[in-house]
Amino acid sequence: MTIPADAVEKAAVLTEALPWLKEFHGKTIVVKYGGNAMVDDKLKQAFASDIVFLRHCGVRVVVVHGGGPQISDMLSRLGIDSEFRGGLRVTTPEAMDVVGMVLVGKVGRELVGLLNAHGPFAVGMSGEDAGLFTAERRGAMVDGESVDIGLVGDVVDVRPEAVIDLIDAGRIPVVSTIAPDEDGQAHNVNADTAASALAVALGAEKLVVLTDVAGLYRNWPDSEEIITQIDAAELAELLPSLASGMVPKMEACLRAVQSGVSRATVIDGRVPHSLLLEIFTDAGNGTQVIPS
Ligand SMILES: Nc1ncnc2c1ncn2[C@@H]1O[C@H](COP(=O)(O)OP(=O)(O)O)[C@@H](O)[C@H]1O
Ligand SMILES: CC(=O)N[C@@H](CCC(=O)OP(=O)(O)O)C(=O)O
Repeated sequence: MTIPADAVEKAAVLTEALPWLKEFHGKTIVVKYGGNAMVDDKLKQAFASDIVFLRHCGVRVVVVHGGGPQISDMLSRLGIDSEFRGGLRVTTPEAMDVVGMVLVGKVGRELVGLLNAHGPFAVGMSGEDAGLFTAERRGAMVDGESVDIGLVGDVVDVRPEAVIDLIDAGRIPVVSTIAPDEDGQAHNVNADTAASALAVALGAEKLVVLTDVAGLYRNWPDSEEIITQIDAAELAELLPSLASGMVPKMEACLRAVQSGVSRATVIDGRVPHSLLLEIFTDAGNGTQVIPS
């Protein structure tokens, strides 16, 4: 019998995964899929197959998705102005309607469809379903001052029971980040912020954030140096110097590791199967945030 030349290599890849399979089997991993990483259909399909792979490995996996570029695109098609302040979208009541339609009705549905091409796993839900999230209106920090940005919320309460029920039933919850305040008014919640709050409430082992850069750059945009690992204290110090989209992302990672999640990792979602590489290989990639 002839053994294909690359068989040994393939076996090595599989055995490298064994310690990670042992570590994560039965554990909860929250994966945040950023709108900027949803570049093309092939990449989205690779993401969906990675998530289903994790589910078949016995990982209790939850997807929280973004959709910032998709919302911006729809707002501009409808002729509605939109701007970001401190990394968060200024959200008028008119824009809020569009945010809900795009996140829940478009991006969320598409991901559910891609996952369910593999079997009846994914169930879409938003922060409004079964009391999942309660939001409180927040401002944005601009030059050290808090400014009003409309219907934008922070997650102040999480009721994860419905998500847990779904995972226990073998499903994959796919969460869109619209959240009502105490009066039922829907708020736009940054998806990194929501993913972090959910990871904490679920007692997740790990939060993985897929974005469109290779990780956290030390002197963005002037250097190529990626921070491979940073602890909470160092990150808290660095946070005020960060720009645009990285602010809510790094705030979210910091909050997660300060509240019981063992690791929060930002990885490059433009690389096919970066999620599998992150979870099941020794190399790791991107930027890992650990508790102090
Ligand atoms: N220090 C930094 N390192 C890496 N990216 C940064 C940094 N500061 C700002 N950014 C910007 O943050 C963006 C990622 O955030 P965002 O656009 O909100 O992505 P996503 O849709 O994945 O949430 C990057 O594309 C980059 O332009
Ligand atoms: C308040 C706020 O900024 N909300 C975001 C929600 C979507 C999001 O976070 O999407 P990404 O993960 O793709 O950036 C927005 O309106 O764009």
